Amino acid sequence: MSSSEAKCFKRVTHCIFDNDGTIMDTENIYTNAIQNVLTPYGKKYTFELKKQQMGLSAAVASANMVRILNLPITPQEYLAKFRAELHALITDVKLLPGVKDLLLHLFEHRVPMAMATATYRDTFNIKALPHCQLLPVFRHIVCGDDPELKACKPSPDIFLLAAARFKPAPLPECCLVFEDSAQGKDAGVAAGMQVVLIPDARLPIADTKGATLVLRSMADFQPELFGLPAFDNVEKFTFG
Ligand SMILES: O=c1[nH]cc([C@@H]2O[C@H](COP(=O)(O)O)[C@@H](O)[C@H]2O)c(=O)[nH]1
Ligand SMILES: [Mg+2]
Repeated sequence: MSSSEAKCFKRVTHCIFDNDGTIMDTENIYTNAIQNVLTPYGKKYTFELKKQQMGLSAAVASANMVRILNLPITPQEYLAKFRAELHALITDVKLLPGVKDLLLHLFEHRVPMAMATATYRDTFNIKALPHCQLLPVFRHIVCGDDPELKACKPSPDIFLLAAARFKPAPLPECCLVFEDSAQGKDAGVAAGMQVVLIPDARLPIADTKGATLVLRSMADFQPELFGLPAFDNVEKFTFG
């Protein structure tokens, strides 16, 4: 993991968060749902394959899976099986460590925040149900099937769209992206934004290239590094 020392970060005013694997602890659930689809075909969902799929839209990921694993079904059939498995497993998803504290802290300090997730809106709504009280911290949530969205991650579109929907809209360089996937990190960098990457521990270091900062956990994020308000306990510690 790279450290924050000796790196020069630019001040930001807005934050844009990925959801799966960044805010919500859903990536293991995706692995289980996909493995459930693959088991009848005798296939294994390896991390090598998963790391290429994370952050892609369900339609693109489905087409990839059928092609790469040579499955005897159409991408549409795969997508339907995947959605059925997934929707049964995401009724009680948890937040990742440090997420709630950071979101409430930034919200309290009026930092404009948005979410940009590749997930389709109907799937997101199932995950969102147990978190209805927290989600209004986001000014808006852009999903992967948004009618204004042209291309999924690693294209920069979803982050540029999320930035454009703030009123007033900030420049991309004033936005800080939080991501867990290599595809999402590439999308944020292509959008001209700084990217805090909090990857799966199995992601090879080479795949983190381009990230502004790589962390093990959201709980390790220090907002003041990017000109955002520090946590109160850090202020007390620093200034007595
Ligand atoms: O193991 C996987 N994880 C995640 C995805 C895809 O990544 C999306 C989540 O992306 P993001 O974290 O950018 O919201 C999921 O909706 C799904 O389309 C996948 O295909 N396989
Ligand atoms: Mg993600």
